[in-house]
Amino acid sequence: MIKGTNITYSHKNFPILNEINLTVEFGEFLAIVGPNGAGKSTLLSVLANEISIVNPKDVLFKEKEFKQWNLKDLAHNKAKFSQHNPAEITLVVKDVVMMGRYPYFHSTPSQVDFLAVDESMSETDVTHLKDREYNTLSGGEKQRVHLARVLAQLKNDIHQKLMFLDEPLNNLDVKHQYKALQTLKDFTKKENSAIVVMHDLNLAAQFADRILLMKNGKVVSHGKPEEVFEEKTISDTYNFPCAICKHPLTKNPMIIFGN
Ligand SMILES: Nc1ncnc2c1ncn2[C@@H]1O[C@H](COP(=O)(O)OP(=O)(O)OP(=O)(O)O)[C@@H](O)[C@H]1O
Repeated sequence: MIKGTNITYSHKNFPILNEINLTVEFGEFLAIVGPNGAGKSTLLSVLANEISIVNPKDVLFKEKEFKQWNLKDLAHNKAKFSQHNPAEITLVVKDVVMMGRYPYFHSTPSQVDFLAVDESMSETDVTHLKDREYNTLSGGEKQRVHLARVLAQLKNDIHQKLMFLDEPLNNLDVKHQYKALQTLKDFTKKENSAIVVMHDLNLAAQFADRILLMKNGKVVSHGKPEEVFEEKTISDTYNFPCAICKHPLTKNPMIIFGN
C-alpha cells in the first residue's frame, strides 16, 4: 500500500527523521507511537505527501511516487486528519463535513455526497450537531466533525484506500475514543489501511495490527503489539518505568506506567 525507504528529513540542518523504513500493507492498521518530539507527526506528513523530501522515490503509494498521481485520484485514495485545524470556520457542521466531498463535485453536491456526509456524521456521532455553528462546538465535538470530514472524503467505490490520522483521539471522551478506533478498524477490515499517530499505548495495543515505536527521529521497534511492547524497550524509550502484563479481557499487552 505504502512503502518508505530510508526516509531522512531535516529542517534547516536540524535532523528530524533518520533513515526510516516501513511498509504498510492493505488492510493494516499501523499505530505510530513514541515520546514527544520523536518525529511521529513529521513522518506522517512525509508519508502523506505534505512535506517534500530530497528523494521523492523514497515514498511509494500503491507503487507510484506521489508526483505520478493525478491530484483528484489521490484525494479519492488517501486522506489525512491533522492535529491542527483552523481555529475559526464560519460554517455549520454539515458544511464542514461536506468539505471532505470537495474532490467530488464542482459547485453542487450530489445525493451521493449528501449520503456520504450523513453516514460520516453518524459514524462520529455528530448528526445531532449538524446545523450548529462549528465555532460554537466544544474541543471534542470539533475533533469529531473533522474526523467525519476525513471519513466523508474516502467514501467511494475505490479499493484499498489509506487514511493518515495525527492524534485523532485528542479531546475525545472514552466512549468516543473507542467509537473512533472501531470506525477505523472497520475501515481497515475492508482492505483499506490506516496510519495513526497516537499516545495511548494500551489503545494502540488493542486496535493496531502493527506498531512503529520511534525516538529521536529513528525507529526503535516495529512489529506486532506483543513484539514491540516489551518492558525494557518501552521504559528505555520513554525514560520512565513501566510494567507490562496481559489485558485480562482482550489478552493484548497492557502497559502500566510508574513504579
Ligand atoms: N518546522 C520545524 N522547525 C524546527 N523544528 C521542527 C519543525 N518541525 C518539527 N520540528 C522538530 O522536530 C522534532 C519532531 O517533531 P514532531 O512534531 O514530528 O514530533 P512528534 O513525535 O509528533 O511529537 P509530539 O508527540 O510532541 O506531537 C521535534 O523536536 C520538533 O521540535
